[in-house]
Amino acid sequence: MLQRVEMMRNISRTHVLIILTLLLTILGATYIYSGDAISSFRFCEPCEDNPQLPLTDAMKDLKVKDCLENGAWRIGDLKMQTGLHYAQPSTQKGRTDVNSVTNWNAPLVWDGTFDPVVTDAIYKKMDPRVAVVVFAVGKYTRFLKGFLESGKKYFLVGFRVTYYIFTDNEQEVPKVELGSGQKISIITIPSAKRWQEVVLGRMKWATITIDKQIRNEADYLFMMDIDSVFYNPVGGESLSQLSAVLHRGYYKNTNRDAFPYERRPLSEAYIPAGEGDYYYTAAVWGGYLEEMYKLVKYCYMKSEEDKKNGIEAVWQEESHLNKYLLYNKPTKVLSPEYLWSDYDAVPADIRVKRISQLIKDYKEVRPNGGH
Ligand SMILES: CC(=O)N[C@H]1[C@@H](OP(=O)(O)OP(=O)(O)OC[C@H]2O[C@@H](n3ccc(=O)[nH]c3=O)[C@H](O)[C@@H]2O)O[C@H](CO)[C@H](O)[C@@H]1O
Ligand SMILES: [Mn+2]
Repeated sequence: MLQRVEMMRNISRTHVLIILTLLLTILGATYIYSGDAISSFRFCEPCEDNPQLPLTDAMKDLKVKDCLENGAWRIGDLKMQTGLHYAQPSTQKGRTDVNSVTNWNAPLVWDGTFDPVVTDAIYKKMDPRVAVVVFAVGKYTRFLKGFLESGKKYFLVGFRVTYYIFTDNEQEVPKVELGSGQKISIITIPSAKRWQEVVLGRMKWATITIDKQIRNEADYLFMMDIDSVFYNPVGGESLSQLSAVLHRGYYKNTNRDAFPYERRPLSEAYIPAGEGDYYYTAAVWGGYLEEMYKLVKYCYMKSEEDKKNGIEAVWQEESHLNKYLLYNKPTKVLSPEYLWSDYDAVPADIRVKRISQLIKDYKEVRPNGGH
């Protein structure tokens, strides 16, 4: 009897030990797993020139694969190589004629608020695959040549860039020799009778094509108007989780109640008086691929809902974009240097015209004319 009791005691002690070990293992695994998930601010950096992290080729492959499988390219540690020469940054001197930070503490990017030597070095190290989605439907194919040729010269030079050209006329896509790491991918879409259809259709086709193709090929996405040209460098300083550009028409002295937001409550894009930060353009916006996917799909879904209710937002996807960005703040706001217009003279605070809308004859170029 005593022996049995002793045995039972031994068994239960062994059991307790086993259960405890199991529990500890599970706890440990959960901790490591969640630690990994939380540290999603790591990114797929090429580590070959980082002396602290000697990686074999096999390890490098593993790391990149792991990152891609999580769809998790992120702007991570702001690492820079040793030996880079650039002007010493100051805590006292900088732009004083403009505000370079938003009231939610995000950078407001103007020439003179960053050193491109530093920003490019940092962001090139992260080596994102950048997708640029542009539409050239109907007569808008005429803008492709200037856009691509100037992009080659000024847009994210030294980065991996693929231009996704959505068009109804593949024959009209010019053969432009791009730089190393720069590619073109053509996606055929139907023609349209109304320009509004093309403009809003961008949200639908981008959503579908990200799902089908782009998600596997890119980490970062820009949406841009094709009637644009690059005049000066746009580099790593423009990249963030979600970057939006101030519309040149309303950036300086416009009261928020005078922003051309959608003001009819029936529309999903409705923003009431008394609310608003800035008015952003829909002609240049960018961010992490998945962030942009969320936003592009949001604009698509919201415009479909509007359609059901027999309404179209006053500035189409731009209205939905502005609503989203009011409640989901962008992590970088780019000054109108990133989308000026050849229609307008350049004021003193726009020291560099980086991207600009071309002058066009709206009536002539659009399928249903006019504004
Ligand atoms: C500077 C600015 O804020 N731009 C916005 C303004 O553009 P815009 O008045 O500059 O409109 P737009 O004529 O450039 O149309 C926008 C884009 O749609 C494409 N397209 C349009 C028509 C067509 O027949 N074929 C074609 O391919 C093309 O890529 C074009 O660049 O208003 C539009 C909606 O009303 C969009 O919100 C634009 O982003
Ligand atoms: Mn345009």
